[in-house]
Amino acid sequence: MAHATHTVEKIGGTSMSRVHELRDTLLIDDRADLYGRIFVVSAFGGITDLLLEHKKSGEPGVYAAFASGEGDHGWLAALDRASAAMGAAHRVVLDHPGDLERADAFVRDRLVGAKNCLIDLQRLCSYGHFRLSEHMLHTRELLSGLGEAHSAFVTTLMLQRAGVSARFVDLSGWRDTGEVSLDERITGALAGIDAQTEMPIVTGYAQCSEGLMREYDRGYSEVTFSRLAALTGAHEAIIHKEFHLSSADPKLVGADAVRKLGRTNYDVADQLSNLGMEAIHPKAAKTLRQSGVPLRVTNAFEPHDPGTLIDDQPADAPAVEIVTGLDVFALELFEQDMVGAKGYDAALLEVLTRHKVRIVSKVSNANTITHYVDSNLKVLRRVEKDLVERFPSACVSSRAVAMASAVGRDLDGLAVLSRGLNALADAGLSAIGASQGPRQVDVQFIVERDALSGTIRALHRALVESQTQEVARAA
Ligand SMILES: Nc1ncnc2c1ncn2[C@@H]1O[C@H](COP(=O)(O)OP(=O)(O)O)[C@@H](O)[C@H]1O
Ligand SMILES: N[C@@H](CC(=O)OP(=O)(O)O)C(=O)O
Repeated sequence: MAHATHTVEKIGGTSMSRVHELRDTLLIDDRADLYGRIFVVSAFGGITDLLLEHKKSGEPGVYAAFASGEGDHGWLAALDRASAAMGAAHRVVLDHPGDLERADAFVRDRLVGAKNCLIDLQRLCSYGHFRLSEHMLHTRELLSGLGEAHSAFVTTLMLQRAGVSARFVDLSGWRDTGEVSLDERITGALAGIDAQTEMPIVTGYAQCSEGLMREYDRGYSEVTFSRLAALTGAHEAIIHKEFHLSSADPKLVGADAVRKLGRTNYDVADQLSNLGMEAIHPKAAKTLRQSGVPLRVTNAFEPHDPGTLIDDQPADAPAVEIVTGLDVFALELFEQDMVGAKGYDAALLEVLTRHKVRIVSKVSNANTITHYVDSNLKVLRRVEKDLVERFPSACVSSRAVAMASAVGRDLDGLAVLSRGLNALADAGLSAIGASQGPRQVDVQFIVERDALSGTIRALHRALVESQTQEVARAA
């Protein structure tokens, strides 16, 4: 595709479930510049959970049931549930009988194909030379791609029925034969497409020799989106979400209490990704930043609002921009003999890396190293076992806690740590721990899990809402 003045725009899963509400607003509207936009779409909300496992609860989907090897009934039933959910999702979006028939046929073809593939894989691995474990990543990728292929195909049908020259661009590699890199997959699929006269609807999942899910797991949509924006020389990359990028979760503190960020930078976006509130995946942010493509996060349902521009500029003035948080485990290694000894941290990192445990934050002192990790008890039991074997006289423990964080491009001079702790005390809450780095970008508060929501509300009230009121009074 020639480098033209076009945008690359991602629609996330939560918003995709309401894509029919976006047809006459975000997608078509009465805009003169109907074309000149490439859309990268995620699966309809909840579909990937059914194909893999639930992102929050971990409830098994097809992949998890298949990987558990608990017999065919589990994963076959999960596949039926996913098929039914896909049908339900596109019946909300489409109403023309011909489109519904094509969408049903698409789901049947893909899911029957996936079922046969998994049955063949089981048969292949019944021979000793083939190990199922060696094919699980490919299985995960194949299942994931079904969700994005479905939502992109359905969205294309919806737009074509409305008279738009929409084009289904399937990056999922379904029944593909070649080995291609991500860049080759993208450029090959877009070859011959003129975004100035057509509206490409591209699958957020892309099958490629790198294996996107090996490194990014379910963050693949952001990676495909950012790589496509960089490769095609987009003049802006836009992520459309259910809500504006707000000063806290609107569902938690109330839509009236939050405010749209309007402007922030990639440093803050990286902190948000680290805290599980994904404005954008750090790797995707890096791709856009390095290619000089500005990123905008907007509310899909307010298409005329410019949303929040994310670049790498510093703030005009110090301010707490967002309060968010997540459940973590405090993995603590206490060893009296640690004083003056080396190797504990390196060994800890080696074990955590080997068990693919994501580190959110860490603190240490003379004889204790505590990692705050985004993991689960099953994995942490294995980590603890390895650590005790490595350090027999150490005390190793995991504790379920939560981390709330106040984030901003510049927190200097705001006394966020002390004001935050006072806000918790005023709300009858207490922190198990708290820390702030010298870079003044975030302040982390460790609390009991059942106190996280109250903590975020208290911090948002004290550090954002009061700040907004002060600005209003000064105006
Ligand atoms: N700071 C925040 N700003 C906006 N939404 C947030 C924030 N923190 C959490 N959320 C939650 O994130 C949800 C959207 O998450 P996400 O899956 O990223 O949307 P999408 O699937 O549309 O990309 C919203 O429903 C909202 O409740
Ligand atoms: N659909 C996939 C990938 C994805 O990125 O979704 P979202 O854009 O809603 O985060 C998932 O649910 O994980």
